[in-house]
Parts: sequence; C-alpha cells; structure tokens
Amino acid sequence: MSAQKPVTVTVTGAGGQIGYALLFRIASGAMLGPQTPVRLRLLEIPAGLKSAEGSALELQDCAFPALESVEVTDDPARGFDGANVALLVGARPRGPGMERSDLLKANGAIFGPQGAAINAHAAEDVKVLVVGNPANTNALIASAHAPDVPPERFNAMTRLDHNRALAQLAQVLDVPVASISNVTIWGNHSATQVPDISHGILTGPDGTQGSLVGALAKAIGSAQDMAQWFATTFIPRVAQRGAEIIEVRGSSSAASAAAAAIDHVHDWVLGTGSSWTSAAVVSDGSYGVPRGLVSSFPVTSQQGSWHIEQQLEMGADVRERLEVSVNELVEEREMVRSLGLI
Ligand SMILES: NC(=O)c1ccc[n+]([C@@H]2O[C@H](COP(=O)([O-])OP(=O)(O)OC[C@H]3O[C@@H](n4cnc5c(N)ncnc54)[C@H](O)[C@@H]3O)[C@@H](O)[C@H]2O)c1
Ligand SMILES: O=C(O)C[C@H](O)C(=O)O
Repeated sequence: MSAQKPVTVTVTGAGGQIGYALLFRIASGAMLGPQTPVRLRLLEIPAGLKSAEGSALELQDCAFPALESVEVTDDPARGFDGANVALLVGARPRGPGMERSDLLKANGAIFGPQGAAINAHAAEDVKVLVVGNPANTNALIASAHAPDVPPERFNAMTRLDHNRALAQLAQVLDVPVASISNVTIWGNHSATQVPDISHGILTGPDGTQGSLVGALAKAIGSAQDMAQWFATTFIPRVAQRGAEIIEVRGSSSAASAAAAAIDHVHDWVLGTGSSWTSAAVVSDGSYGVPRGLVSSFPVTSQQGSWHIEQQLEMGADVRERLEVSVNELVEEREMVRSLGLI
C-alpha cells in the first residue's frame, strides 16, 4: 500500500457506538497517515443505516483533507468492493439468557457471509481486523469463508487489552505510557487472556533501559509483593476491564475500542519498529498454540506483515494461564465446527 494511493476502508457496524468513535479518526488520517487519501465504505444492516448516514453527513462537514469519499450501504458485496482494509465491528451483542453457543451461532451468521463477501469482492491486499465479539473466533469464521485470502490477513483485536495493561502499569509507576515497552497479551480476548510483563522494558527520561519487573518491585515494595499485586490486582484489572466499563458506563467500551483499532491497523500497515505490541493472529504453532487458531501473541510488523516474536522465555505461570486461554479457543472452534459455521 503506497502512501499516496487512495485506500478503501470498510467499516461494518458503522452506525454503532464504536463506529461513531472510529470513523472520524480514520478520516482525519490517524490510522493511515494524514497524506493517505481514504475512501470510506460504511456497511450496516437496514436498522443501522440511518445512523451511518448521519455519520456520513457529519464526516462531510468535517472537511477532512484526506477523506476522498464516503458511501453507506447494506449490501456486503458493495461494502467490501475493492476494500484494502476492513474493520469488522458490527456484531450481535450477548442478550439476556444467551449462551455462548447462541452468541457464536448468531455471529457465525454475520461473519461467515462477510468472509465470503471479502473473498469475492475485496482488493487482493485486503487486511481484516475483527473487533466484534467473540473477536478471535469471529475472525476464524470469517477467514474460513475466505479461502483465497491468506489467513494471516484476518486478525482479531487484543490491542485494547494491551493498551489497558500499559495504562495500568504507567499509573502504578507514575511514568509516561510511552516509556513502557514489550508487554504482551497472550490468548483470547476474554477474561482468560494472559497479560505478561516478564519481558517488559522501562525506558528512563535519559534513555537508559531497565527491567519493568524490577521497577515495579521497587515501586510496590518487594519482589514478593509485586508478584502478589500482579496476580491479584493487575491481571484481573486488565482482563476484566471490559466488564468494569460496561458496569460503570452502562454499555461497552467504544472510544477506547476505536482507538485500539486505529493503533492496530496503523502499526500493521505502517510498521512497529523493534518494540512489540499484541495482536490476535493466526497461529503458526508458536508457543504451543495449535496451528490455525486466532490467538494473541507478541508481534512486530514490517512491510505490512506481522511477525510473532520467537523464543521468548515463558515462566510456568504464563504457560499455565495460556493453556487455559488456548483451551477456551479450542472449545470455541469445536463449537463453531459442530454448528457447521466453519
Ligand atoms: N475486541 C475488543 O476489544 C472489543 C472492544 C469493545 C467492543 N467490542 C465488540 O464490538 C462490537 C460492536 O460494539 P458497539 O459498541 O459498536 O455495538 P453497537 O451495538 O453500538 O453497534 C453495532 C452495530 O453493528 C451493526 N450490525 C449488526 N449486524 C451487522 C451486520 N451483519 N453487518 C453490518 N453491521 C451490523 C448494528 O446495526 C449496530 O449499528 C460488539 O461485539 C462488542 O462486544 C470488542
Ligand atoms: O468486554 C466486553 O464485553 C467488551 C469489550 O470486549 C471490551 O473489552 O471492552
């Protein structure tokens, strides 16, 4: 994707909460750079069209220099036609009394056909980020219906979990977020996700780098207190932050989810540098995660492709937690298989 060439970006669920927080940042150039012309396609179901059309009017009123066009449609063939980047946000939320299998079934009916439409109509270089929950397995479903698109191009979003972890750490250490690097979220975007700080680096104001774990032990009191804080405060805080937001706000995270989607695609397309981030990508078998599952890993991006960081040492605790999260992904895959969705 060259910098000046127009990029077609499709957003599903564009009339929803995340859509409203996402569209204006894409159009302003926050995702692909201010010099990259963007053609936006807003894909909705009929019930969401009015809301998406309202956003299209507001986008026009912003007069963003990089925004070439906006089109609203409820036709997936048109919505994904020529798409270079597709953000699959629209999903069926969990309703009262709904089981996980009901949710997977309802979303299979969305992500299967959308995967097929991407396969048939998107640009050859399409990159797909699934945000709608359950994101990892929805990405698996969409990818299964797009046999001509390499599975590496279907990602699920764990960048919000990654950003949440960075923010919590920065707060405890009273340092800028940007001074913390090489933190990882492993596994599923669910309460079983595995935040891991064991390789974390803290960069001081003078550029010197030290161990994040060491700095935390100092800030919290001792290595033992730090381990206790990590297991009983930090991990639940990060892994259950989505539920906390729902409780406090009355609906799920929207602006922070949109910001994370912007970060994910920005880094995927424009590169990460040497520090890694977290993204759910198709497993190549690394770290014992079964091949083909969409699982979160530490990743860097160069020239538009993610690379899973290799040969990181993994402590017993991280390994055990990852096994639980991966087992959940395996169960979800079995469930969608038994429902005939993949
Ligand atoms: N991965 C993450 O970190 C993360 C974070 C926050 C939210 N989410 C998930 O993102 C999803 C969207 O959240 P939201 O707050 O924007 O929800 P929302 O209900 O406000 O909006 C969803 C929109 O999707 C549309 N939609 C439904 N089915 C569609 C289809 N087949 N095609 C196109 N559009 C369709 C709806 O009409 C609605 O406008 C939810 O599944 C939520 O759980 C994920
Ligand atoms: O947790 C949720 O259900 C919403 C979302 O996935 C989040 O992490 O905020």
